Amino acid sequence: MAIIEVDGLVKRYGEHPAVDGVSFAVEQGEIFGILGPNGAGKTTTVECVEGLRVPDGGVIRVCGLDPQRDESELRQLLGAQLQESELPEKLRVGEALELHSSFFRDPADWRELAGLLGLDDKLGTQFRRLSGGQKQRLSIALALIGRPKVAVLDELTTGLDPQARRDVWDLIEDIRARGVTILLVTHFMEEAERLCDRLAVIDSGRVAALDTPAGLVAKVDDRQRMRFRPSVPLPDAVLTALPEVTSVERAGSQLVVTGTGNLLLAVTTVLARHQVTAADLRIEQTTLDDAFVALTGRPVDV
Ligand SMILES: Nc1ncnc2c1ncn2[C@@H]1O[C@H](COP(=O)(O)OP(=O)(O)OP(=O)(O)O)[C@@H](O)[C@H]1O
Repeated sequence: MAIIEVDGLVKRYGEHPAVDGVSFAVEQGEIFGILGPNGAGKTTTVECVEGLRVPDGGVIRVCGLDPQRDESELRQLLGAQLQESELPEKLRVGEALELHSSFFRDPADWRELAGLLGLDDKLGTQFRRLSGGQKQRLSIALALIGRPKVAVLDELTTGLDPQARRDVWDLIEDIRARGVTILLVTHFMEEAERLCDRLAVIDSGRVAALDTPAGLVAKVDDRQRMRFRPSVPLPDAVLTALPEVTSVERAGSQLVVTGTGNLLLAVTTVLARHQVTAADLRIEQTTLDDAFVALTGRPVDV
């Protein structure tokens, strides 16, 4: 069952349509990603879902509620990350958690949540003294404090170092395992690939593609390339006879075999049959980055 439904969403700033007919549905328990270049309309879309912006057209339902009409009811079911600027510098971590838990009918135990997010030894620390990763974890804790059914996380790991970023990803997977549906806005391909069950690629206010990360890649190009040095010379025809192989090229002593389907199995089987071993074997596949460029015509901005 869809827990978030967005149908034909339009949002204009003046004459400019920032979101121009966006539709998608997020199933309960999914991590659904919104990926797109700067200014594509990602934040505007999720702010309409959160009820923070009034759409100019289209229909949104979150847990069956209209974010505008049923705003106070939705606030109990939807957790949103606060922006850094929304927290007073001198507020201590424990105070922030306690204060925010008072906004909800059935809040999580904020001390337990602080433990889950690795903030239990920071409860007395002022917000301004936290590292980037700790601030990010606090903003996730605040998004979860009301035991939401849906959490909206925007630019979750921007500005974090690679280790802190991976820690936050582990955390998001834990949160999903607890049954929370997650709508995630991201710039990072690795994050999208690692976390998201499905992704909507948004470009110029429209959905350019919507699929699983692997499905997006396959849509663009499912070719793979194998490079290796055969232990003994091998006639090209042995490989080109395979239905999986589309071309064989030579680069010095290396063979470069391009193909589709289960290319690796087909090629290694035929090599074994000819008692040929493959040294320095490398496999190259289309990545989500490649798919993004093909879909939007530009590389993702970092
Ligand atoms: N309050 C506003 N008033 C006028 N224009 C706005 C406003 N907010 C956003 N825009 C414009 O709407 C478009 C979409 O912005 P939005 O922030 O939704 O994009 P985004 O995909 O989230 O971008 P980014 O990744 O840079 O955050 C951009 O052209 C932006 O300049």
